[in-house]
Amino acid sequence: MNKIPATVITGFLGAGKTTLIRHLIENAGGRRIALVINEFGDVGVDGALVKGCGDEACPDDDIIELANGCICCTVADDFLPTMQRLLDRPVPPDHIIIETSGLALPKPLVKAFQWPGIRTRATVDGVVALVDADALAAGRFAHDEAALAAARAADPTLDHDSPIEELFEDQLACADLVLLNKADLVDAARLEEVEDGLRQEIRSGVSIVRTSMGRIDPAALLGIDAAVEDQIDGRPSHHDGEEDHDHDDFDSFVLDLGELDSAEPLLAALNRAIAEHDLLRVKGFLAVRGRPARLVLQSVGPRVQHHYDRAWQPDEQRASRLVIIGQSGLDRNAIAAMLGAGPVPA
Ligand SMILES: Nc1nc2c(ncn2[C@@H]2O[C@H](COP(=O)(O)OP(=O)(O)OP(=O)(O)O)[C@@H](O)[C@H]2O)c(=O)[nH]1
Repeated sequence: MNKIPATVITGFLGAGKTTLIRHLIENAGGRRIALVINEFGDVGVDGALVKGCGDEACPDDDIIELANGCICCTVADDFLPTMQRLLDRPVPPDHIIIETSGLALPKPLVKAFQWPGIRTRATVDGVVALVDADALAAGRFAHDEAALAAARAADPTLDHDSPIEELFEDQLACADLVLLNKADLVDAARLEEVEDGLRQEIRSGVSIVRTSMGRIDPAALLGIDAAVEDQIDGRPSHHDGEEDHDHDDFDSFVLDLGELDSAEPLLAALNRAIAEHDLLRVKGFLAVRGRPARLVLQSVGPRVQHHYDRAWQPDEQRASRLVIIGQSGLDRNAIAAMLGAGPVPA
């Protein structure tokens, strides 16, 4: 029996995974693709944005959202049953694309394909890692040398990278293909330097392709045919040998903001909150009084983007909800107060 190929899309928060997947679906060329989307909070931003493309190559039934934060930690409870159901369908998909959350480790997910009920029916065609060229050029994944030196002076046994750096390295070390995305935001000389740095992190033979808005021919990405589950033990991870890992280094919560009189004050406050609290990622939808369309709001590091995407549907509640993600220790109530929301339950 032919195994159904699955492509794992990994990459740090906001690298452009959802944007890439939309592009893949819109250019699927008749291939029936099922999507498994894993993200933070129950706001369902990624799923809603992909569904928004309304492409017949990917009916809404084929988009499955796992909103538990990190697919790598709940493989047995969430991911395996989801895969079983997909594979058991009377007409299974031609290809499965799995978007992991930006904080997920790809290796435990690939290992799930070694499970008996899965390995005979599906295979990991390839792991694609997206890298945010803009963030990399700004040094957001490099460790802060001064802070690390100070910490080591206080504790000479300290020998680990920052949580962001470790995650970044794990995602790259697992990749069969690396997309250096957001190439449009970085000049050619800097892009060259960024690419040279990336080569130190990836396995030999892995290509780096520069992309903007995830625009790449699906043929270059689907059909790598790497059977990654058979060789995953050879791909190093900072978490090798650990029974379990956790994501205590990061924190996320959802803010409910109701309907807004105007978006501008919130946008201004958000810029301040990102800078003061070093927020990694904010995304969600806003309902603005008098506006029939919903406002999509996204920030990746300091870069905030927003646009009205489509009208609120009659069966949808007009409400503003944002997922906020940062490193652990976020002062949730201070952030909520800045953005005009009430206290956030712990
Ligand atoms: N300028 C530019 N913006 C991009 C590019 N790719 C994505 N973006 C923007 O970056 C933001 C994040 O993109 P997403 O596709 O949601 O990123 P993601 O990796 O799915 O994010 P998470 O699932 O939250 O980790 C959005 O505002 C996109 O419009 C690109 O190549 N160039």
